[in-house]
Order: sequence, then C-alpha cells, then structure tokens
Amino acid sequence: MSTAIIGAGVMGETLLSGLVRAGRRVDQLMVGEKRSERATELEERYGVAVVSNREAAARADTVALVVKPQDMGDVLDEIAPDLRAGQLLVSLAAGITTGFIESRVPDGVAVVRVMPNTPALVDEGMAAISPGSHCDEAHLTEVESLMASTGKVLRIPEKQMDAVTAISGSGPAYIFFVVESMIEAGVHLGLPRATSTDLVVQTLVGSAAMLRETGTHPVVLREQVTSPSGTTASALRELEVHRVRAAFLAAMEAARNRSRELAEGS
Ligand SMILES: NC(=O)C1=CN([C@@H]2O[C@H](COP(=O)(O)OP(=O)(O)OC[C@H]3O[C@@H](n4cnc5c(N)ncnc54)[C@H](O)[C@@H]3O)[C@@H](O)[C@H]2O)C=CC1
Ligand SMILES: O=C(O)[C@@H]1CCC=N1
Repeated sequence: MSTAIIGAGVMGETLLSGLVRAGRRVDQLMVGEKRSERATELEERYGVAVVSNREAAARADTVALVVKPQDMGDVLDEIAPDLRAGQLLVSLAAGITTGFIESRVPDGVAVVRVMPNTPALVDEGMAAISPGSHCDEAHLTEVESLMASTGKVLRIPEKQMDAVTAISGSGPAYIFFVVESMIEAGVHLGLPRATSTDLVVQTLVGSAAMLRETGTHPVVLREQVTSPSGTTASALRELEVHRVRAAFLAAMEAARNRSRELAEGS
C-alpha cells in the first residue's frame, strides 16, 4: 500500500518520520511539497520521492493532506481529477470537515479526518480520527495503523473534533507555555537557567508518568503534594487569584471557536 503526504511542513514531516520509524518502506512513500528547498531537504533526509501533488494523488492508495486549512480548497481542486473511487484521503487539517472534502472529490473516495499533535515526533502523539460518509472499517483501521506509528489513536464522532483540536491538537503549546513560564520563574528565584530547565522538564515528565501509570485523578495527585499551610498551598492560592483555571477555559473555548471558523473558510 503506497502512501502520499501532501504538505510536508511540521506535521507532514512528523507523519513521514513516524512512518519511516515504524518500518514503512520508503519506496512506498511519496511527498508533494510546494517549497522546493523543503522538498530537497526531505528527499535528502529520508530518501523519499518528491512528486507533484497530482502524481501523488494518481499513484498513492492513501493520500494524507497536511497543508494549512486555508490551502485545502486549492489542493483539493488541483488533485480531484486524479483521485478515484476506492482511494483513501486522510486530512490532518484543523477545522476542515469531511463533508467539505467529500464535496470536492469524486464519489467513492473515502475520507477520514484526523487531529494529530506534535508529540508524534517522539512517538507520544495523540491522534483523534473520524470517518467521513463513505468510510468503512478497513479505512478506519488503515488510518489507525498510519497514526499508531506516532502514538495513541482514538476514534471520535466528528462533532467532537473542534473540542479535541482545542485540547490535544493545540495542547502541546499550552504545556510548553507553562513550562516556559516555570523556567523563567525559576530564573527569577535565582536558579541558573539550565538548572531551572532540568527541574521543570523532569517534573513535567514525572507528573505525566504518574497520571498515566497510576490512573489516579489529578485532584488526588495534587492533594498529595499539598501539605496544610505548606509551600504548595501558598502557590496554588496565587494560581487561583490569577484565575489560571478560568484562563484555560477561555483559551480552549477560543481554540474551539477558531476551529469552527476555519471550517467556514476564514
Ligand atoms: N503543527 C501542529 O501542531 C498541528 C498541525 N495540524 C494541521 O496540520 C496542517 C499543517 O500544519 P503545519 O505542518 O503546522 O504547517 P506548515 O506550514 O509547517 O506545513 C504546511 C506545508 O504545506 C506546504 N504547502 C502549502 N501549499 C501547498 C500545496 N499547494 N502543495 C503542496 N504543499 C503545500 C507548505 O509549503 C508547508 O511545507 C494544518 O492543516 C494544521 O491545522 C494539526 C494538528 C497539529
Ligand atoms: O494552531 C493550529 O491551527 C494547529 C491545529 C492544532 C495545532 N496547531
């Protein structure tokens, strides 16, 4: 089964490298990429064939679309003449619905929408997938196997996609923002930057491992750290005073709303 990736930026390369690490034969992969210097870079790094979008669409069994949502309409119009019933089209773009894609490609092309995230680069990705209307179990299994090369995969109804985008799609950026803030705070408290970075990163990794390995509710884990009248209680009071919880709610509502707007083409 050959797979083409159209749009090899951050997420396209993440998918490509995951497939290569998972043992997909490079001669069964191809890339369509508009920027020629980027195309050359990927050719050199992975030994993958870079072809035109139309050739990718004509030759591959599965075509992954990894361009920006704003470019999706043009790419679909370009490749539609080369697509045929039975092919599988996988969109990783935020906001773009399976209905939008189906309306621009020939009948019988199966469409699956995916919301991945960048930790896929280190095989710790979280990808949510939703079937379009011409999809069968085999198509979903194929996309599960495609995305499982980079981490976890969850099937969800498409109506949940905008919320999922706000959580796991954009989520790594919120975490990096928190990490960045904690490192800077450590520097403010007088620690060398390298020490502060090591402390914060390992605290994040350790806390994530506790969540995953114990399955314990985060409130319980937080209470275990919070001694009466202790340091953590003092810190948490400040986070509440500064409305960090409300800020997360507002931020994720904004991301969800932006995903909806992208669906409308803005
Ligand atoms: N970066 C992220 O964390 C995530 C991104 N996504 C989705 O993945 C998609 C790609 O995002 P990024 O990789 O971050 O963007 P990016 O800008 O890094 O990559 C897009 C690539 O598409 C190429 N491109 C543009 N028009 C093209 C065309 N007509 N033919 C061939 N290639 C073309 C660009 O040259 C670029 O290399 C977006 O739709 C985004 O919503 C989804 C989840 C997470
Ligand atoms: O910011 C964005 O639009 C993309 C989609 C999810 C993460 N990055």
